[in-house]
Amino acid sequence: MPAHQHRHTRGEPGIPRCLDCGAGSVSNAIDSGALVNYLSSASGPLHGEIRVPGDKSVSHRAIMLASLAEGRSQISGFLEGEDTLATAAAFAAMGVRIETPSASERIVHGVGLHGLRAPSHTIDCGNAGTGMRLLTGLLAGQKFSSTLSGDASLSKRPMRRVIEPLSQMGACITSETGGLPPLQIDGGANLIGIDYRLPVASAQVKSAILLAGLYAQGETIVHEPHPTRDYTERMLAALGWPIEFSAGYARITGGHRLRAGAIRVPTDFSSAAFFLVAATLVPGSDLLLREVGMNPRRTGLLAALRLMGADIVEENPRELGGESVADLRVRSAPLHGIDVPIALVPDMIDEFPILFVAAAAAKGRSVIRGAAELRIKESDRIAVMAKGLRELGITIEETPDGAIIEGGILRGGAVDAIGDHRCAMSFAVAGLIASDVVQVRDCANVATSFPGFVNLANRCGFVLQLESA
Ligand SMILES: O=C(O)C1=C[C@@H](OP(=O)(O)O)[C@@H](O)[C@H](O)C1
Ligand SMILES: C=C(OP(=O)(O)O)C(=O)O
Repeated sequence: MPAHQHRHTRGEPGIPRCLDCGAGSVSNAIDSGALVNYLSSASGPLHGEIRVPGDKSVSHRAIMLASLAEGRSQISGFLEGEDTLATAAAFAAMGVRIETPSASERIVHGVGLHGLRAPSHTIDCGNAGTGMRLLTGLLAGQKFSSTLSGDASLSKRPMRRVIEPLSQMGACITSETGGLPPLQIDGGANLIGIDYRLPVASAQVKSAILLAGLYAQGETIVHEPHPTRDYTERMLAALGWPIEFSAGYARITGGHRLRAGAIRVPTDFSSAAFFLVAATLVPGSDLLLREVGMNPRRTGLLAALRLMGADIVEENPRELGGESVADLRVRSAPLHGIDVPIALVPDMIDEFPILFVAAAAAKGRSVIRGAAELRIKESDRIAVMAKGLRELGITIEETPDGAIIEGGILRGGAVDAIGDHRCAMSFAVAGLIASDVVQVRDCANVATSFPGFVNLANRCGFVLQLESA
């Protein structure tokens, strides 16, 4: 099927989706089956100027904190992806009025810290680990009880990492065996602050604790083994909540108020990542990515690609709504393998699937270590990428916390993204430099983080088509 025709499907959470124009524009969507494949073929040089959609992490937090603020907040640059739409639907179900003046804007009529109402049904977080873990913290502080569920992938993801610290704060949360969703969160707990050392670097766990801390008596302190993205801390500060934070540390006290305000969401570095690698790998490419979010806790891939020999220039660096952004100019360049520095891992945790593709196309060996968290994302990303790239002729050894990848020539073939959005887009990039067409199976979940990916990719020269499964 040609990529310019719009393809509608229905995914796991039952939210209609459109792979081409974004999930918000699909109220009349037809359910044509959950499985969608990509066909990706060798392309000529990639050219042009593009702007990727809004940041997923910031969009989740913007809806949550604007809902708890007092008064009307205006969110611009909002990501209209399925993950963040599920979060918006959760707050609507708890009585928050959210208007949609345009696809990338939301007006949130905040109800104040204690103004949420009990939802009449289970809250469906869809595919979103961020949505579920942050909501667990926030709901632990409510007077009412609630239940959170997710799709098949989210139902396998570990929630003990949030249940444990929240229980120490006094929350009462019941899970399925093994700490898996659905989660039942009892209302009416009197939370007390804790001083918690995270066993793994996780912005989601840190944020869940801080959101519970808004409702807790006394002070809540989080220490991280490695600094992670600090959007929750920055947004709390911007909306007037007293907070002290630095790399790897955050401290708040409960019982203050959030002021409504304007929240500008930067574009998502994680979405830009696919284009950074694609333009690096396809000879003759020269692509400009406008206004990319450059929070240093997100740009580890840029450092890794530069170590591999990539030619990526930051133009016009500036501040926008309290976040650093820059235009990124990428010209193709030959890559060589590297040992990815472990210190970069948390700053590029979502970029490993596309880094696997860069390493597969590089000269020589790349080694990834210290990234065991990849095994518990939307899929086991080490296993999925290793299997797929082997299918395309690359030699990869999996290790418990990473992989050893021998760069080589990619051939065509069929690979399975098993519903993981980042693996799907990464394999689509692999197809651009493969000797024959690459069929990528099970790509519908790209709409969770990057609605419009296929159209944008085709606009700058990808040869990428949708195929119904
Ligand atoms: O806080 C966030 O918005 C996120 C944190 C990361 O997860 P972990 O906290 O599990 O590392 C990341 O993988 C996810 O895509 C978004
Ligand atoms: C891991 C991811 O997100 P989440 O944990 O929110 O599902 C991701 O987007 O790569």
